[in-house]
Order: sequence, then C-alpha cells, then structure tokens
Amino acid sequence: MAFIDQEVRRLVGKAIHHYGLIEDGETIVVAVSGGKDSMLLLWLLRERLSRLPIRYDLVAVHVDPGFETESAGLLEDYFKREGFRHEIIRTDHGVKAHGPENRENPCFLCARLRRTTLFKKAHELGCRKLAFGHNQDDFIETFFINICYGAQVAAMLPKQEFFNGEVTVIRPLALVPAEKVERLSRRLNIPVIRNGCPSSNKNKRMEIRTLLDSLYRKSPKVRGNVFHAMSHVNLAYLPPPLNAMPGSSTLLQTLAVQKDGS
Ligand SMILES: Nc1ncnc2c1ncn2[C@@H]1O[C@H](COP(=O)(O)OP(=O)(O)OP(=O)(O)O)[C@@H](O)[C@H]1O
Repeated sequence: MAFIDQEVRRLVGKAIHHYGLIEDGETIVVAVSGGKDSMLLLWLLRERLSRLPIRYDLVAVHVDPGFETESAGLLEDYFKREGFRHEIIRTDHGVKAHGPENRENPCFLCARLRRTTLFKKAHELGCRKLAFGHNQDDFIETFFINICYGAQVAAMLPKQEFFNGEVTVIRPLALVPAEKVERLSRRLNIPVIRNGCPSSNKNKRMEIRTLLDSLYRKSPKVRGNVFHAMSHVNLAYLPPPLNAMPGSSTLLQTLAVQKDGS
C-alpha cells in the first residue's frame, strides 16, 4: 500500500476518533458535490468498513444546482457503477443564486439553499449525520475569510449539532490537507465531476488560497501552525471589543466620522 493511502487513512481515523464523529450502527448522509474532497470522502468512509470491525450505512446525496450540465447524470452513473446507495436532488439553487433577483453573493445563497435541501433530505431519510468533504485547507481558508471579510475570528467545526442535535454535521477530512486529498484521489482514479458553476474559482476563497500558498511556500510549518492556532486561543492577549470598553461610544463615533471623511 502506498504511503499516501496510509497517511490519509490515519488522518481520517484520527479525526473520527478525536472528535467522536461516527457511532456504530448509524446511517450517514454523505453530501457529494462531485469535487475531489467529497468524492474521496465517500470512498474512504466505505473503505473503512471493509477494514475495521465497525458498522454504519452510507447514502450519497448530490444536490444538482441546475446549470444544465451532464454532471448529475455522470455522478449517478458513478454511484451506480460503484454500488453506492444514492439520491440525486434536482434543484435550481445555482441558477437562482446567479439570477437578477439575488442581491447577495451567489455562493452564500447557493450554499444556504443547498444546506437546507441536505438537512431536509437527511430528515426524510431518518439520518442524524450529514458528512461534508471540507478538508484542512478549507478550515484554514474559512478562518482567514472570516477575519478579512467578516471581521471575526471563526472557522468551522469538525462536528456541529443543528436543531437540538436532530442533525449533526461531520467533517471527517478536517485533518487532511487538500494536497493529500488530491494525491490520493488521483492515485485511486476517483473521477471529479464539475457542475458548471460560473462562480467557481472566482470567489474570495481563491483569493485567500493564493495568499496562503505564498506563505506555505516560505515555510512548511505554516499550515500546521495556523490549524493548531485555531484551537489555542490566548484571549488574554487579544484586545477587548471596542463597544465593551468604557467610553467606547465616543471612540466608535470618532471612527465612524473618520470613515465618512467628515
Ligand atoms: N451540489 C452539492 N451536493 C451535495 N453536497 C455538496 C454540493 N456542493 C457542495 N457539497 C458539500 O459541501 C462541501 C463543501 O462544498 P464546496 O463548495 O467547498 O465543494 P467543492 O470544493 O466544489 O467540492 P469538494 O469539497 O467535494 O471537493 C463538499 O465537500 C460537499 O460535501
């Protein structure tokens, strides 16, 4: 077995155990976009079953954003060929998000609509776990996007409960760098099926990714350090919020005036 297989298996196993992602006997909806991460995740979750004394069921669910490409059909062929239990949900989420009535970022609206559709499907199937393919780089990029464009320190969680625990989102690739996902999926010949979204590669994530890549090239330690930093927050050395400080209203008024240029 190649080293990359062992390495990715080890990181997925570590995430599953460390964050308590999967329980015996449950059914997991795996949200599959057709991209390399979720396609590999589906494959890895099934592969574990053949190797370990554990039991769970998988249902691959793809939400077709409706860009009139062949992608949903190609994915369905793949699921059938590989024997995966699956559901394809036809929607107009992508078209709507790029339509003239939408005033917000198309990626935000599309992701929100997709998430609601996935939650509903998990509920309909009686599944309490919904697995996403976010990898370690997705966590880091989200962290920077939130700082740079959302003015807050936040990323995403490897395990997150919704609706009082009715559905739990899990991200078993949380510890796997994107580059390892890519290497393994290429080695295993897992296809990547694109859905024709006109916004892919144009969003803020790509901007941040380019920036981070330039840092990673300078030192191999940076990626690991940033990921580690997300769970080692030294609040004692972070400034308190401006609106919680005595006399802060005056300070905020001053800042607002400066921003207006008046
Ligand atoms: N159309 C979709 N149908 C089902 N799940 C989806 C879809 N799009 C995204 N997801 C889920 O959300 C996760 C993150 O979405 P994102 O837009 O980053 O995916 P991607 O980069 O296009 O594909 P991937 O993460 O699979 O490589 C995916 O890994 C997948 O689990």
